[in-house]
Amino acid sequence: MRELEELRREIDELDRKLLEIINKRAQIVLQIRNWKIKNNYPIFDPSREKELLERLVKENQGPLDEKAIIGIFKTIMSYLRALEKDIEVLYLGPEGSFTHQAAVKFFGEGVKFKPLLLVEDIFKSLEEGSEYAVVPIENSLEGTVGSTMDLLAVTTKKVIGEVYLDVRHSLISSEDSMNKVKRVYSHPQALAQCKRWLRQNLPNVQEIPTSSTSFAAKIVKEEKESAAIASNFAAEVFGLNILAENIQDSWNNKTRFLVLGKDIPKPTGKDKTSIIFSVKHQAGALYRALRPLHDFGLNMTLIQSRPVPAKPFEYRFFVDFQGHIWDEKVSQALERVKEECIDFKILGSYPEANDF
Ligand SMILES: C=C(O[C@@H]1C=C(C(=O)O)C=C[C@H]1O)C(=O)O
Repeated sequence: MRELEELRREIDELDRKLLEIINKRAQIVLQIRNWKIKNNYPIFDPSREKELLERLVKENQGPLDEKAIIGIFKTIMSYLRALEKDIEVLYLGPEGSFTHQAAVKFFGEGVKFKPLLLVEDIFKSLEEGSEYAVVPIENSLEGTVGSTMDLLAVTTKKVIGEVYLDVRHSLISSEDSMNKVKRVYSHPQALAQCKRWLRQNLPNVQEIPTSSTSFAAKIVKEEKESAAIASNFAAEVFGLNILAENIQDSWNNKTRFLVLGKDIPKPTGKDKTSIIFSVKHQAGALYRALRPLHDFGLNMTLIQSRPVPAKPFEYRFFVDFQGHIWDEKVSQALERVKEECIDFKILGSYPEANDF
């Protein structure tokens, strides 16, 4: 007992020091804010935050692991950043959605989150002055999110970051047993991602599509004999029972989200650039537009075509590649790409997520 008391006294002393150090850090953050305002520099600097986390992970001696270091320092930065400025982040809701989780993963918990129910509303709000948003862009099993791509084509905002999230689905319900479940609600992609499990475990249920997994959770909160396919995070948010976990057919189920904002973050040395363009309906036109990426040794990570609205069977292309538009190689390559395109737009350059 004496020993416990002594150890706790040591912890109390260390906490006092930690508190002092965190507040000292906060004072420096406030000085940086003043400098930024004077020099018209963006308050939120994702490149700097990524570099800082990478350095701390490298310097860490344990016993805390990488995940813990990132979680702790992200939370510190997130709350201290809030001293600089109230940051509001829009996300595809409702509360408890995978996009909500992705937004928390990117910005930390110290910002104000605001759910909107349609990707269209998010882009509209960004044009009307909202500063930041998180939207889904592609899923490793289901492919790209068309509505996000179409709106990226016309937005004036920039892609400032990306987030990957492992998608783990659960069957959640206000019932306490799977035997009572007659209807399963979820987003069509989530229903598709759990097809095999549903066939084996609930072959006779009615599957009802919803606009999001968390909206499904909200429905089953009020409805008997039903369940939702959503995350454990959603179960927690809505106070539901988890009837089965990890019911997704594949463990390689990841969703990629894009973070939108106003200012292109500076290069970190490991960045990605997203562009969108259309080419003439001519033999080899797409090949000629992409060739400069090859010529300058730029590694393409995504290519996707989307129909051009109001122009049936004409397409534009979304391309992501590694590199930053401020890199000499990238700017030269893009000059050449542009020459081959009818329309060309840089969507953004941003730190590549290596799971931060
Ligand atoms: C303090 C700064 O502002 C923000 C907060 C950071 C931090 O807490 O370390 C880092 C980057 C910015 O998003 C800064 O730019 O250095």
